[in-house]
Amino acid sequence: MLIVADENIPLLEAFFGDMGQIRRVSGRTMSAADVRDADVLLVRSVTRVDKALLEGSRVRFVGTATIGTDHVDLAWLEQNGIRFSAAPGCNANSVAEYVLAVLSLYAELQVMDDWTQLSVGIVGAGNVGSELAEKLLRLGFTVKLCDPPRAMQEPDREHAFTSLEDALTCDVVTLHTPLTRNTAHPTYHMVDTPELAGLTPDQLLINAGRGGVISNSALSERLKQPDAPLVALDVWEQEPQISAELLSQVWLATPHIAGYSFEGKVRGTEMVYQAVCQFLGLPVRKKAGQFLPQPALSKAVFTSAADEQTAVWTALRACYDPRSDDARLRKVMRLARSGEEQGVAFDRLRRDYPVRRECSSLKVELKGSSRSLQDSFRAAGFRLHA
Ligand SMILES: NC(=O)c1ccc[n+]([C@@H]2O[C@H](COP(=O)([O-])OP(=O)(O)OC[C@H]3O[C@@H](n4cnc5c(N)ncnc54)[C@H](O)[C@@H]3O)[C@@H](O)[C@H]2O)c1
Ligand SMILES: O=C(O)[C@H](O)[C@H](O)COP(=O)(O)O
Repeated sequence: MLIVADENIPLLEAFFGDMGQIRRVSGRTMSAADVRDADVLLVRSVTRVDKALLEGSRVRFVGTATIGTDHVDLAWLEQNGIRFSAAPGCNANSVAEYVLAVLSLYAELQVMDDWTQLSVGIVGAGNVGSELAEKLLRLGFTVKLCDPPRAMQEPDREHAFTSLEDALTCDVVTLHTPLTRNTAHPTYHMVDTPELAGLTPDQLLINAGRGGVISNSALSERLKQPDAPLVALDVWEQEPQISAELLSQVWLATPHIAGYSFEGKVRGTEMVYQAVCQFLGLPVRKKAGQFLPQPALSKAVFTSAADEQTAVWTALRACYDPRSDDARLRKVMRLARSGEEQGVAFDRLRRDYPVRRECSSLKVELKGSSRSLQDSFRAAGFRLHA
């Protein structure tokens, strides 16, 4: 059996090495010739999987080690009897941790004594949005959820959801929807000139869903105005060739890595492995946990002198500080000499991404601390030392 796989899928050999031959190819440039003789195709989000790639090939199973599926023509696969599987929720916790870290930086910038005073509008309350909402509510934030498809599917819980218009009035608005065009509630350019016009300089807009959910040209125009909101973008239109102008305008810029915790990536591979096993009728013998290395930082100790908010922020940023990704992205974009080189640099940052561990990898010891501090650490996802 031949498995053709994106070379950026971690632990390919460990999970699939005993199933057949593996051919690793660049996901961005994968072509019909690369996959023609494959039985199984494993991709990430940068490969367009459609008729042009697969027609006439031997591929019978396609797996994507990602949450998003907008790069896959699901209808064409179904019409052609090709089994498909994604990795729903695999990196949801990673994205939620990215948002928490961004919120901590934003609250620090606003010189807030209590970051939980921020209201947060979460647009898209699926795996990512729900994970984030749970953490925020446990930490004591005010949260509003906007998810019209869920509001329709769950009429008895309709009051649990708010409109986009209302979500956009929160101090922080964070987008976690898929990119869709032909649905009852399409998200393509869901945030466009009118939505951006209503935002104020006291608000923060985060996009960690897909770039096209915000009109990037409208955003760039809005950011030229003196009363513009602050913006944190992890996802961009036209990745990897993102707008250099928009990059220079946003407060925090990262190269689509919100979901790039090591745990999130390995869970993605594990979920696709499980689906391939089921497709081939093989037993599931391997687990992601087997392959997680020791974290570089395994324990943090806070004494009773620790201020609650500073302690949680310190631990959060010890695991992940988005400012490093922001600095790296701005540097490579500055050094590149053309749009093409910038695209290559954007992809290279993602390919060579450092190992980033989730908060659960850090054991926190709190000496003489209050119950409320313990609760905050648990809410953020840390393990507490007994
Ligand atoms: N930046 C990253 O690294 C990263 C990582 C993971 C996922 N993502 C993106 O985030 C998206 C969401 O991930 P998820 O795991 O929560 O997916 P999910 O499918 O579990 O949830 C998506 C939610 O969005 C809702 N939704 C759909 N249309 C909407 C609309 N018009 N308005 C508001 N809500 C709407 C759906 O009803 C659903 O509840 C993915 O599709 C992917 O594109 C990005
Ligand atoms: O959809 C997802 O799971 C995320 O956007 C994921 O982090 C994308 O990563 P990529 O496949 O582009 O490496």
